Amino acid sequence: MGVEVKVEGLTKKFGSQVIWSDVSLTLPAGEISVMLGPSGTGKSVFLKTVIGLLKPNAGHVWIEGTDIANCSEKDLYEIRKLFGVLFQDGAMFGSMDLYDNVAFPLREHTKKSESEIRQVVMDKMELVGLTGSENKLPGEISGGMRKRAGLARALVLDPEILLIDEPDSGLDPVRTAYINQLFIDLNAQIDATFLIVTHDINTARTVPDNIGLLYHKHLAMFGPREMLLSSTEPVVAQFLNAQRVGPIGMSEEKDADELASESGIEMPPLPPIPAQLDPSDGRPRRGQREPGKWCRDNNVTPPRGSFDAHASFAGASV
Ligand SMILES: Nc1ncnc2c1ncn2[C@@H]1O[C@H](COP(=O)(O)OP(=O)(O)OP(=O)(O)O)[C@@H](O)[C@H]1O
Repeated sequence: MGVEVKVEGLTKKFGSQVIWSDVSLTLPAGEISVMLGPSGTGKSVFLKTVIGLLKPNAGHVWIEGTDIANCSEKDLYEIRKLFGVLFQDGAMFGSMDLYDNVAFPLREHTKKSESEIRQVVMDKMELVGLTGSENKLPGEISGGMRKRAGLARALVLDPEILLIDEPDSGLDPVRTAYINQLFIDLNAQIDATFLIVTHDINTARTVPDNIGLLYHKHLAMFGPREMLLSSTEPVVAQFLNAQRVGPIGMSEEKDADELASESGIEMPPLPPIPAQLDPSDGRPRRGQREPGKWCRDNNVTPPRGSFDAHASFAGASV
């Protein structure tokens, strides 16, 4: 389970507005990758391009030998069956209860009988901790429950690739911590390739195997979590440590005056790299690496105190 997604030279424009250009990266099969970036840098557009809902102006998205950026509608329809998507608000049908919402893709895309559907729906509801809430309407439950219901629906067709858009939006830090642990546990269990778009620095620091950062119409960096968390590249260090000092301003890039006013102010030292979340039942994940391995293999000295089980980061969402 879990397939590789290879993005090559991807460019997306709306009219003359370039959203990002020449984005190349590989989402390794079965690993969790997070895409970060300031508001409006095109993270959601990237997600929609990866699943073929938006056509890029140039470039390729290779999945199992098919370039979904340039293939026929028929091939795209087939490849889409590999995907599960969790949209920001859960994208539930308001008039259907959770059971019918979660059952919807099975009724639309499979020939399963109602008793087979029941088995899958109840299984996925249990997986996301919603057993007993099947008959509730989306309007009757909390935002966190709606997201979990959206996740159950994204899972019913056993996806090889799971795309998740801002799972933490509208959630308090405790609910965010629960959903993050759920992603790790799910990844260990289903071994799908995960791409999570988020603003939450704590999520980016503790959940993924790989991190990408979209900034100023390009992909600033993409690579293993430890590579980005130990990077002193100003944009990456500023964003991943939620600092005001650095090239990113209130509205994207700082102008020359703003940057000049910061000359002489040093960026604070990088905080320790926290331990990555482990699956709750100890089951190994494909993308899991020994803490510090990337740094050791690449002769990078991690920030002091890194990988200490108690190292924490007090950063907030940005
Ligand atoms: N269908 C569309 N037509 C025209 N412009 C669009 C369309 N979809 C998105 N955009 C523009 O693309 C840019 C990037 O939007 P996107 O929602 O991907 O940003 P984002 O990084 O996900 O932002 P946020 O973090 O605030 O959710 C925005 O300027 C947006 O207005």
